[in-house]
Amino acid sequence: MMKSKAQQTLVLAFGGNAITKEGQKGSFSEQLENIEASCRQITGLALAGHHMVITHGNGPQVGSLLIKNELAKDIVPPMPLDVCGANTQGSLGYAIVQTLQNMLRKSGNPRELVALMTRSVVDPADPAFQNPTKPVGPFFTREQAEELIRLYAYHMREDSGRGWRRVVPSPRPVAILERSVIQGLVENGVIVVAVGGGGIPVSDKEGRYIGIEAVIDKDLAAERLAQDIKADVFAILTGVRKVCLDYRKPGQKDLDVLRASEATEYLAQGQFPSGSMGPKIEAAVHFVEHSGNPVIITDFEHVQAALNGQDGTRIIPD
Ligand SMILES: Nc1ncnc2c1ncn2[C@@H]1O[C@H](COP(=O)(O)OP(=O)(O)O)[C@@H](O)[C@H]1O
Ligand SMILES: NC(=O)OP(=O)(O)O
Repeated sequence: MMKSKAQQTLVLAFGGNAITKEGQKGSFSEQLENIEASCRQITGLALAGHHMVITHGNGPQVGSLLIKNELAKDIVPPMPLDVCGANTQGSLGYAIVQTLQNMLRKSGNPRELVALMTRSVVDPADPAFQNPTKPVGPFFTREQAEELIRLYAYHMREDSGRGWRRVVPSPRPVAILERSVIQGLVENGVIVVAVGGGGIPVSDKEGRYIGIEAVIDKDLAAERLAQDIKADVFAILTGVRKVCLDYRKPGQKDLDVLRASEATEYLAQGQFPSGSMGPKIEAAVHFVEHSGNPVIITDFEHVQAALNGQDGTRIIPD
């Protein structure tokens, strides 16, 4: 499928919290309902003819698998965290592809879609292994968190004012192993769901890839891929319409446009917390500085307007 000028190559990244929302237990029907709401907007982008990679988080879902592991460990063997990550790529990729395909078929404009098992190479010496930061699983009260620390020695942290969550190591993605396959599929007009949950963490040990127990930040991994496939726009879809200064404080201010150097400065000032908006801004700055192309950060509802420069926050080079 040839690309016209109005059609762009997009990498869309959306969070696991958009698939299992705060307060939900994360039943498959809840996940499907949330994915349907997200896919309605993605369908609009597909109908406009854009070439697309869809990446998704897995924090809530992979954390739920860890809880199942813990509760069932005397009956069935627990699976390592990299395998739990692979499981979530499969289940979420299935749900996204099936939902989007059904919507496109209904519109009379079918496109080919695939969910691709994707691995991200990490460095086993990454200091992140000594300092777990990636929130996974449900939100707990402080008292529940203290009990989980006592019972299971989990690392637990408060997550952006939303409650306490277990945290696991989150090394940086160094390379996406399946990048060339993804690029080939996208150039041929296939909508690819890839790098789910930031990719399955692996490392190269003496010429053999081995699984590594961690959860990679999907915004950082999606950014890596967006650069690899030379995306025209990297779109980070999350729970807010715009990035703000003084978020949830008196005088909160929406940002329409943010230059890379301003974003870096605000990041250093602590405007964007490390467990939530911080990695998105970091990924955005990296993408605009290395590609010269823009990043948009917005919610699903406003993604089409944001791509037209009429909504959301646009991060641009200096
Ligand atoms: N400065 C900020 N501007 C906008 N949102 C912010 C800011 N700081 C923190 N946030 C919060 O960060 C959230 C995005 O992080 P998170 O929910 O972890 O991402 P994801 O959508 O990838 O799961 C937003 O929905 C918002 O609640
Ligand atoms: N892996 C990851 O970044 O997941 P979330 O987006 O759900 O935090």
